[in-house]
Amino acid sequence: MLSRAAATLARTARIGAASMRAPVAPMSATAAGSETYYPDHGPVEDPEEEPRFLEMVKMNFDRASKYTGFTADMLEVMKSCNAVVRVSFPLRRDDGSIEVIRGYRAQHSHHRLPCKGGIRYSDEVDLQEVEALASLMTYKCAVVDVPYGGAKGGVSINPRNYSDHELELITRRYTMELRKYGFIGPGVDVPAPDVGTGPREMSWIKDTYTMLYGMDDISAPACVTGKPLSQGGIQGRTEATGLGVFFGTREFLENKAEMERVGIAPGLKGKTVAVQGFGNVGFYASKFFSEYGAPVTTIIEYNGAIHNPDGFDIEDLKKYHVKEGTLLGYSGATKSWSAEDALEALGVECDVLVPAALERQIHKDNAHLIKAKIIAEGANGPVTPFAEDKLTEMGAVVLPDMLMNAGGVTVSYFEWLKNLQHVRFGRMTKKWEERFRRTVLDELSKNGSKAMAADEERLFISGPSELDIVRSGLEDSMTGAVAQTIKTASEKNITYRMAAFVNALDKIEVTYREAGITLG
Ligand SMILES: NC(=O)C1=CN([C@@H]2O[C@H](COP(=O)(O)OP(=O)(O)OC[C@H]3O[C@@H](n4cnc5c(N)ncnc54)[C@H](O)[C@@H]3O)[C@@H](O)[C@H]2O)C=CC1
Ligand SMILES: O=C(O)CCC(=O)C(=O)O
Repeated sequence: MLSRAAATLARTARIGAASMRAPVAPMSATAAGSETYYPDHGPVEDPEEEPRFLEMVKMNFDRASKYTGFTADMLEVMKSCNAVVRVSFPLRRDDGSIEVIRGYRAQHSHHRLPCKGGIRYSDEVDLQEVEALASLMTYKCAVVDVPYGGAKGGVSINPRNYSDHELELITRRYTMELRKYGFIGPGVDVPAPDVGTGPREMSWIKDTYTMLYGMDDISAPACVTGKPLSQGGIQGRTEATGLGVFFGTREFLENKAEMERVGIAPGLKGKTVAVQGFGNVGFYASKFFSEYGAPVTTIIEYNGAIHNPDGFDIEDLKKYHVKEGTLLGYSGATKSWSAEDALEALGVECDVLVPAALERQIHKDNAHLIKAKIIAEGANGPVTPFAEDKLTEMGAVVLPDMLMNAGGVTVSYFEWLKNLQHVRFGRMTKKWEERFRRTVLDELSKNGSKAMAADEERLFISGPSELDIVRSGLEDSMTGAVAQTIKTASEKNITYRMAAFVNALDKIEVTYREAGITLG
């Protein structure tokens, strides 16, 4: 029996679903809460088939709910998507032709506001994909104690097929559409980069939004994160997701007891790493692994993969990749796979595999090829539930997306706070801290302590920069969340994905309950 609050929520969802069934004409939009109606796809009918992304997330949610004590009503509230918008608008292309562009945004949960999550430009984007990604954002934010509900948006284009001018037109118009339907604003919904977008697109979004609403709202630049520094961005956001993947994986690997429990030799140093996707997340994860002693021996892109048993010079390889548009032909590689065979490289010999490209890359047909004992999910949803079962059976462990790639949203949160407080972190205290430390050193030397070498003294005295503060906050968030996940996994004897889910649901339930929504 549904309680009154649950019945109201269910009724709202039904009304939403009905309004969404109306055909969507170009230049129109629909906003509603629905969880069974996906205009671009029907439900999965054959249970033997790999689920689509949204079903995949729901399947994991359902599995995890069994380890919570929550009522079916409460679980339903936490699972369902609160609102979605689908927009279409015309683009005049550089050659004068007109093309209709489709965009989406889903706000999975309003239990905390604003909603938060990236914007993806890819021709694979559809409503079920943004809903799946938005729901992962809700759980991810809870895992790292970032006080947001989850959202995600996307525009269904391959950005490689559009000029810079066309991409700017698309981004600005999409921003206006989002604003029209209440899907962007510093206190409502705050986008960020995802696949196919970066600081440049965030800058266009910020400019469009502040041009229209900046006069009335001094905090308008907080409408989006991942901006360039000159546009109100923060030091350390660009590399935050990759660095978070590194911090998270290191934390697992350095945990002796846990590595013994899962049968893996502890320690980061000397572990070999393979990375799929050499974009923002994959590049920075590779950079930090190799800088801290874990050579990256294989890199896989959609159009080819390369290998070197001694590891790559990541910065040098990046320069080559940007210039050539492919990894193939790089002089430092000892082996390569062509575009057609690139996925085979997922089965390469290595200790850690970091899928950092797209969802559903490791699935029921290739999971058996994986040799890595640790799969650290840089991407959202790269391992299907069937593949995870197979990997677990094979003795591998999956470090889940909602934990491992939470570094991006964590630093986005810091950027949003910086924008709201209108001052760079550390600006008010840096000199005070330096004076304090100078006094400590002077007192120590008066009392006969040995003097430090000049560079050690400079390091000791200098107050933290914005980057120092951001990195410290990121590391603390990641290590804290990993510790919580390990604790729940070992107490309940469940996988890390289930443990991260359970921790997220526990925190979200508290927010609902203490807001007065008690169900069942
Ligand atoms: N950018 C961020 O801060 C965050 C990104 N993520 C997730 O990480 C993943 C990657 O995102 P970004 O690095 O930002 O995107 P990106 O667009 O910078 O890079 C993606 C890379 O993957 C490559 N790629 C695409 N399909 C591939 C395939 N089938 N095989 C191999 N490589 C392929 C692309 O060529 C590109 O180099 C996505 O799942 C995204 O949702 C998650 C958290 C935050
Ligand atoms: O930085 C953010 O706000 C969101 C990043 C993102 O889209 C993700 O974590 O998947």
